[in-house]
Amino acid sequence: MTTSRRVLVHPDKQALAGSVAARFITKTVDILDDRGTANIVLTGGSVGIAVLAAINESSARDTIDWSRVSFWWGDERWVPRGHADRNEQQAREALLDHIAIPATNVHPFPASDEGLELDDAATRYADELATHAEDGTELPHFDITFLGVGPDGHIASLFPHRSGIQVADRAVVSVRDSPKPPHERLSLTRPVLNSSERIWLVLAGADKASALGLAMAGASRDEVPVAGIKGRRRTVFFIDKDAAAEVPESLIAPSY
Ligand SMILES: O=C1O[C@H](COP(=O)(O)O)[C@@H](O)[C@H](O)[C@H]1O
Repeated sequence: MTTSRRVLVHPDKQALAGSVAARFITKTVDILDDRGTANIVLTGGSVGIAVLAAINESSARDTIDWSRVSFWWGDERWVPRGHADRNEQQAREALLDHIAIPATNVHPFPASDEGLELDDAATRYADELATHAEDGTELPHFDITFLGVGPDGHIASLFPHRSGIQVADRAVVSVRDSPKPPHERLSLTRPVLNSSERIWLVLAGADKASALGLAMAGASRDEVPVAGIKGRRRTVFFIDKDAAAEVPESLIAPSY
């Protein structure tokens, strides 16, 4: 088993979304052949949602047997169900509302209008993860985890110099001090994200170049949370040329 980190550079955000969508479809078909089911962790953010829209637009979309795929989220904004800021809502509009997936396969975080306190919502999502755990573990077997990366290097809702990025004793954290609005959020913790077989980071734009360059240069996860991310089998950074500006040439895979 390899735990390699790869950086794949694409001409622009649109090319990046199309390429990741095509790769997702073929990889998920392979995972379903091998394992029978697939657990996918979704991200919010501009590129993460563009990838879902590109999957939806692909003529190969329904080569995936969606009834055997389950979706989870890496993080969520603490706003009411159906709110335009919810990562769940954006993912539904981009892809989930258009495919033949049973409602029971979709596992959104609780929403702020469900009568729960933020901490209780974190506990409830951790319980849901545990309910779908593989034998002998406390988590589902995550096959692919998508992560966007903020300009400050945050992943999911784990932000620089905040306590969430250090949490390792729980599956889910409640966040009350997000520097990016909304300030209240829920997030999987770093060890849970890193339990995924594959982590696919998707990011584009010049505003991401500095954080990515720092992460590649060995910055700490406290400074740049994305530096602390590593899938069990593979970690791939799908980026565009602008985001690649500060990544050393030697780390870029010669595929484009
Ligand atoms: O707030 C969030 O932001 C990040 C990155 O978003 P982007 O628009 O800068 O790409 C995203 O990964 C995270 O899931 C989301 O909640």
